Amino acid sequence: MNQDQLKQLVGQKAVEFVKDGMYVGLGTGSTVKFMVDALGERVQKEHLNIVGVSTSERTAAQAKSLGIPMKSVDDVDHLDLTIDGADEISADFQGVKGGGAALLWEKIVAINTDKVMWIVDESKMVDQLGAFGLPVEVIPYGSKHVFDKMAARGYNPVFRKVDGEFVRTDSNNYLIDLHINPITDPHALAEDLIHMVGVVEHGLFLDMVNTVIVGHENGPEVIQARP
Ligand SMILES: O=C(CO)[C@H](O)[C@H](O)COP(=O)(O)O
Repeated sequence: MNQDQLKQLVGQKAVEFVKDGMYVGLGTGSTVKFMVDALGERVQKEHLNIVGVSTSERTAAQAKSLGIPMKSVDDVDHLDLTIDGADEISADFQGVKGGGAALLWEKIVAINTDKVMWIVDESKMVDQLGAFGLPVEVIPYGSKHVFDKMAARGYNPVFRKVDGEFVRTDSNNYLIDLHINPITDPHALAEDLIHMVGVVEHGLFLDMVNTVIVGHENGPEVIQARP
């Protein structure tokens, strides 16, 4: 099985956990895209009655095109389940997210959700976080100074650009990817980053995930990370 097939496998497995009446957070990324396809199929074929809350404009457009009823996070009291991808998951189930530039909305949706599920192919499971650059969303104004402060701390920052242009998030911010490998104390790093003026949010998703579905050659593995 190639990586895309593993992503599809976990996407299809994840939607088995979606029940009638749920408010469901829909993550962002190539793995989630497969999941949203599978969810759309359940909505159409089984008339599954759910409301989706998206973590990006991209996912919202896909979900709407498949007939999944959608609401904004501000129009719901809470969410029952959020299904999202991840860039890295450590052995103690801490995560790095934001490779797809959606970390801010993803974290807002996740913290307002009863149960958070991450779906990944097995390449994302690591002993320690850090090989994947840690995305940090920053306000454009003053971002050069934030960048310099990160560099001075030895975080090896790189502005995310495509064709020489700054990547903009759905909130119109910039992203700085940090190259710290390994991240030995994610909680201390998270604490430092969130107190830097100009940082909106970082891609460390700590003590947050309840269930992880990992795609292996021989099938999906459902891991209970936290109750
Ligand atoms: O955090 C994310 C987007 O901001 C994605 O969930 C993460 O990048 C994984 O993406 P993919 O499923 O394409 O590997």
